[in-house]
Amino acid sequence: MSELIFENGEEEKLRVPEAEENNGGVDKGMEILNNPIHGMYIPSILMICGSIIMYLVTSYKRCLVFIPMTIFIVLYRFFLAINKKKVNLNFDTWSRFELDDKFIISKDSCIYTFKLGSEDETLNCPPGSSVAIQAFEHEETGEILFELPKENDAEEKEESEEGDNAEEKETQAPVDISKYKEICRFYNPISSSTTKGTFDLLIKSNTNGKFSKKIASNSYKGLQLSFKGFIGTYDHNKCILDYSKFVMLAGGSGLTPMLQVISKIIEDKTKGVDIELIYCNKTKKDILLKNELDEINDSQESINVTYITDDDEGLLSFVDIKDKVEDLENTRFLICGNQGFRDHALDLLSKNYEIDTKGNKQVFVF
Ligand SMILES: Cc1cc2nc3c(=O)[nH]c(=O)nc-3n(C[C@H](O)[C@H](O)[C@H](O)COP(=O)(O)OP(=O)(O)OC[C@H]3O[C@@H](n4cnc5c(N)ncnc54)[C@H](O)[C@@H]3O)c2cc1C
Repeated sequence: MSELIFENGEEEKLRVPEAEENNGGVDKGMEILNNPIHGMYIPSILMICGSIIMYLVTSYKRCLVFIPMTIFIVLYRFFLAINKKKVNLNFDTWSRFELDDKFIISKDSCIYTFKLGSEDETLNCPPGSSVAIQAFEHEETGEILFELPKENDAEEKEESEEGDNAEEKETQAPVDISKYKEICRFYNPISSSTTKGTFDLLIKSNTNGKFSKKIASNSYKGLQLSFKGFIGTYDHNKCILDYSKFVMLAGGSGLTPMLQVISKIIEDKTKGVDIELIYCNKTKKDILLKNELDEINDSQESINVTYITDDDEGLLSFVDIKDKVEDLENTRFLICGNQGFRDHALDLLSKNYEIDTKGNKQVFVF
């Protein structure tokens, strides 16, 4: 059972405090140079003006050589910027991104904002796809680490501690990294795929959950996590061609892939697709991003949001679904939630409609 994880269950903006010691290895002085104004425009103008002034003062033509050099450097940085726009997230290597902010949205859920490599980059996660995050679990104690200490780090630490810190050294056992096994968890980014410089993950935490509990209780600005992606087989472009209506059945944090699809449809101003989102939760307080969903419901003619809560309406029933389906053949069902919710939703569809609930065709389970 989920318990209270964040003390303040109200929606609030939480500025995570700066980590005191660990800044995630990012040199803040260098970071400012990623901004084109500081890293390119200002230095270029200074170089060109300086060259001209030096030439005027000294009449020494060689001073002007800095002008073509500067133009070359500017063009080179433009080339790099164009090629860096999309983050090259792939499934072979881990990419490190640092936590920039977190925003508590309910008693157990938070939106975590991660910084991309530069302010120009975009994550470009396809709708319905997720990213994998790496962590390590100690096989005996169950301790979760987001990063294993490097063996060199341990040796260096030992050397630097010799002499003046002998007492502390005695109490610090070296970390045995062979006892940790890798674990991965998947999350669907909810920020627009074209958001520049950052991306958001909505993570629902559970007191029994290994990763989600650790991140809820142990996250600070500058925390670096390792990501791979993208994961998912949902083909949005095909889906909007083949079906004119999406009935989305989402439970709890299963809202996230639905938000991705809805955002894509709104962003692209997709015509000819109606969406019925049926969002199920235990209680009204558990409904995530209700204000945002209400706004979508009110502002988008083709998108309708219905809330179902166990304590008011009871579990999702076939009547709730049937009400939203006028033309079954042209309706695609998208389902996301925990195992119990998925099984319940699939059961309702397979028992009441003669449709294929296993072939990922008319019914898609994220
Ligand atoms: C493709 C994909 C996309 C996903 N996208 C998201 C997302 O965008 N946001 C998100 O929050 N999660 C998402 N999940 C779930 C997520 O990957 C983790 O499984 C979840 O955070 C629990 O991980 P954990 O290590 O904390 O729990 P585990 O240690 O793996 O679980 C321990 C126990 O706690 C229970 N538990 C853990 N978390 C919950 C919970 N939230 N509700 C009820 N019981 C729970 C489990 O059933 C289990 O019994 C996604 C999963 C998949 C496969």
